[in-house]
Amino acid sequence: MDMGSGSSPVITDPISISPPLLGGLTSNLMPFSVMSGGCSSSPSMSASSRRKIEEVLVNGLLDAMKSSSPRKKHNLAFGQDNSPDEDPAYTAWLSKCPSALASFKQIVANAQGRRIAVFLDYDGTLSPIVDDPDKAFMSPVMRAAVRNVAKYFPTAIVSGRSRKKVFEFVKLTELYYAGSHGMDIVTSAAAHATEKCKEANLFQPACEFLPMINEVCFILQLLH
Ligand SMILES: O=P(O)(O)OC[C@H]1O[C@H](O[C@H]2O[C@H](CO)[C@@H](O)[C@H](O)[C@H]2O)[C@H](O)[C@@H](O)[C@@H]1O
Repeated sequence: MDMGSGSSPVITDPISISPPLLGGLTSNLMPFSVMSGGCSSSPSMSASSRRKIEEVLVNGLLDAMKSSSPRKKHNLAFGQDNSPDEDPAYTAWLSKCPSALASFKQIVANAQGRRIAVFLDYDGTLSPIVDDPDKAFMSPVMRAAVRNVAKYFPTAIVSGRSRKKVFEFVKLTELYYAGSHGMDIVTSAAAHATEKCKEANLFQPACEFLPMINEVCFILQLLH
């Protein structure tokens, strides 16, 4: 989920973030050994407890990311041949997830007689990767290409960013937008409709988890 430049989770919700929620988080989410280190009560946790929590969070997240990500190669996005020194894990991954550009003819052949929907990523796909996330602008040429695609196929952008932020970059009302890694979805007709209509076309499959997400957000802010 995009915690973005703001301080709260991107799915807006009237639930406020307040210290009393902290108790719920520590009892439900933290491993016992961490809790017993002094995180159970309040923002005034000891420095060592804070360090321990940071360690658990950072190490756990890094390990999870490493184990689920193949090593990136420069040619991945461009469909070029792999160099002979590819490692086996990367080669195996590539055989399951070939470049769409390299397989375009096959995609067209497989699409015959089927209904097609197009799902696009934003960062690094429709926009270049840049140092400042607020400056990952989409080029007019790319916008025109996406607009053209959307004339023929239902087209969605799925992003880790907030839905609002992606729409600010893309500005195409005919698309579907799935922000916060799919936790906040709006259908194309709703993107520029009235507030009432917007609500009817919103799909927020994770909204029941908002209280917990708010608690996690609160804890992370304390750790900063
Ligand atoms: O799901 P995506 O649309 O691919 O979004 C993933 C993340 O994109 C953004 O970060 C990435 O792009 C930035 C701008 O080019 C770059 O500075 C950063 O290093 C990249 O990780 C965005 O800021 C994140 O919130 C998204 O989760």
